[in-house]
Amino acid sequence: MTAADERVPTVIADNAHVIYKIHGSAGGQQQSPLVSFKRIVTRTKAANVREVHAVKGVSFVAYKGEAIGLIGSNGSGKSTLLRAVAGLLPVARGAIYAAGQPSLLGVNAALMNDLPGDRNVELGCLAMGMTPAEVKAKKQSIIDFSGINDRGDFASLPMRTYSSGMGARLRFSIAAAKQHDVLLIDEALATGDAKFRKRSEARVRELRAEAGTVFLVSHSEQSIRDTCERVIWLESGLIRADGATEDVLKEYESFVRK
Ligand SMILES: Nc1ncnc2c1ncn2[C@@H]1O[C@H](COP(=O)(O)OP(=O)(O)OP(=O)(O)O)[C@@H](O)[C@H]1O
Repeated sequence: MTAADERVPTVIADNAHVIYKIHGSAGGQQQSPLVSFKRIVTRTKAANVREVHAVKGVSFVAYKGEAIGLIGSNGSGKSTLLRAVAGLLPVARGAIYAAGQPSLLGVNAALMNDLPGDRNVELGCLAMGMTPAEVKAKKQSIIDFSGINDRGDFASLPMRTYSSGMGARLRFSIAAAKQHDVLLIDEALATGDAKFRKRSEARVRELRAEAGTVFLVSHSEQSIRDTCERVIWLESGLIRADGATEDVLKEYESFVRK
């Protein structure tokens, strides 16, 4: 048996399309209930629904142990694709299959602003399925990893008193405390300072070594180079290239320079 035969797929996207429906985008008046009812019964499309076709038929297979960078221009569909892999957005056509429950770690991940950092660590860990005993054992190392206490006892202060970088670091630290089958990271690494970035990149490498699959959306070519050996380049909702990091980055750079 060759090494290629042993590769275990963790995410399969098969011609996946994601379409956002924006209701009330015409800015017109509210429709009367009778008109809406007639529309539902006759199955006609509402006049004021607009669609944004953000991902237009994307196919790839991701394997255990891979770290895959997602790059592309603003609005090319990177975050949308991650959200679809996480199961947070439905695919309109095609399919996405994922092993286990992929966890999306974004700078917008929901933590409670009015609760202190340490309470958020507890709640975040419980939400990821840890037992109270595991949470207790891991809490301090998560706070230490995030570095939020480097300049005083911030862990006991509400998260609204944190800078955006501190919040992002805590979110990353909570999510990275667990071994994920598929970890999806949306720009989170770019928000921390250089020291934290190094630490989080090292953790991404560990997560890979523990045989998970990591997807990283980033505009920082350095982060992508340091963490990923494979890159998928999206442009206008389509895959322009999928391959070894250096090859795809080279192609992307010459596209950006044009
Ligand atoms: N909630 C939404 N409702 C409607 N359209 C959306 C929504 N979120 C994103 N879009 C649209 O989907 C397309 C892809 O957006 P997406 O955020 O996935 O791009 P991105 O590649 O992550 O961009 P960036 O690099 O700027 O973060 C864009 O045209 C955007 O306007």
